[in-house]
This record gives sequence, C-alpha cells and structure tokens, in this order.
Amino acid sequence: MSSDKKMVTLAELRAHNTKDSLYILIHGKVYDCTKFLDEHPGGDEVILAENGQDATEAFEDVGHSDEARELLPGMLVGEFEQTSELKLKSGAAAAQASRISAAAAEQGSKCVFFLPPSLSAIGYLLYHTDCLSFPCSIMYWAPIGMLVGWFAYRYYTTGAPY
Ligand code: HEM
Repeated sequence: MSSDKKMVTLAELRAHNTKDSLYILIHGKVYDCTKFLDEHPGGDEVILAENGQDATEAFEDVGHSDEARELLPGMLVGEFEQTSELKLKSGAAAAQASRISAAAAEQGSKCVFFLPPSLSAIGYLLYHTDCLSFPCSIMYWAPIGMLVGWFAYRYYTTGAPY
C-alpha cells in the first residue's frame, strides 16, 4: 500500500551527509548506508561523494552485481519525495533509447543486406543522414528513384520523357 510507505524529503536526504549518518538516493529510493560504508568494496569515499544528490548514475556506471543490488532492500529508508529542485536521473530512459536505436540499426542492416550494392549505399546514406525515419522506407524511395532515372534517360536520349 502506498499510504504506509515512508517518504523521504530532500531536506532529510541532505541532513544525512556524513560518515556518521549517510543516506544515498538510488532509483528514487533512499538508503541508509552508514553501516555499509566500511564494508563497501569500492571504498567509502565514492559513496560519500554522492551525498545529497541522485546517486543512480554513479551506482549504475560501476555495473554493480546482482549481489550488490540485493543488499539495497536491507538499507531502505523510504521513497524519495521528488522535488523540482532535484530531478531524478532516468538511467532507464537512456538505456531504453539505446536499446531502440540498436534494434533499429539491426533492422536497417538486415534490409540493406538484401538489396544490390548501389541501393544499399543509397539506403545506408539515407538512413544515416536521418532522411528517413524508418530504414525500410528505401523500399518506397528506390522505385521512385528508378522512375525518375528512367525519365531522365529517355529525355536525354530521345528529347521526350515518354
Ligand atoms: C548503497 C549502495 C551501494 C551498494 C550496496 C554497493 C555495493 C557494492 C558491492 C557489493 C561491490 C562489489 C562488486 C559488486 O558486487 O558489484 C561494489 C563495488 C563498487 N562500488 Fe558500490 N555499492 C553502492 C554504492 C556505490 C556508489 C554510489 C558508488 C559510486 C561511484 C559505488 C562504487 C563502487 C565501485 C567503484 C566499486 C568497484 C570496486 C572494485 O572493483 O574495486 N558504489 N559496490
């Protein structure tokens, strides 16, 4: 139930900013890691440096193991009461964006792979210059390009485009 969740304010988070009492904010939750400071394999300074701010990015950048994550619930103080003063960093959103672009790149390379080299090159250029939002739209542009080419060729050789 959300009503019995303890909410931690920014003032509270900032009040616990020393070795004697240290709160850390990770993924919107506040943890009391005072007792853990001496045991932390990464040393106490790195955690102390994150006092009073959102430590999510620092925590995720290290690539902490599942074992490290399992220690967190034991230190939980409560949910962070978000204020406009301290915007939470959304590591999840960034990860999602990179997953989407990786998937799009994979799909693009599959499309381009089955096309003749010249069209692959055009498709590659269009895709990588962001001319098209969807990589497979080359299937739409290629026939148009060929049609325009055909009329240009006819006009050049006969003086009449049809
Ligand atoms: C209360 C939150 C934290 C917990 C429970 C925690 C736990 C751990 C654990 C168990 C390890 C050993 C490796 C692993 O299992 O992943 C570790 C390593 C490490 N942690 Fe944390 N950590 C916390 C917060 C942080 C923060 C905020 C930083 C800031 C940068 C940090 C930096 C590091 C570094 C640099 C290592 C690597 C140490 C090495 O391999 O020499 N940790 N942490």
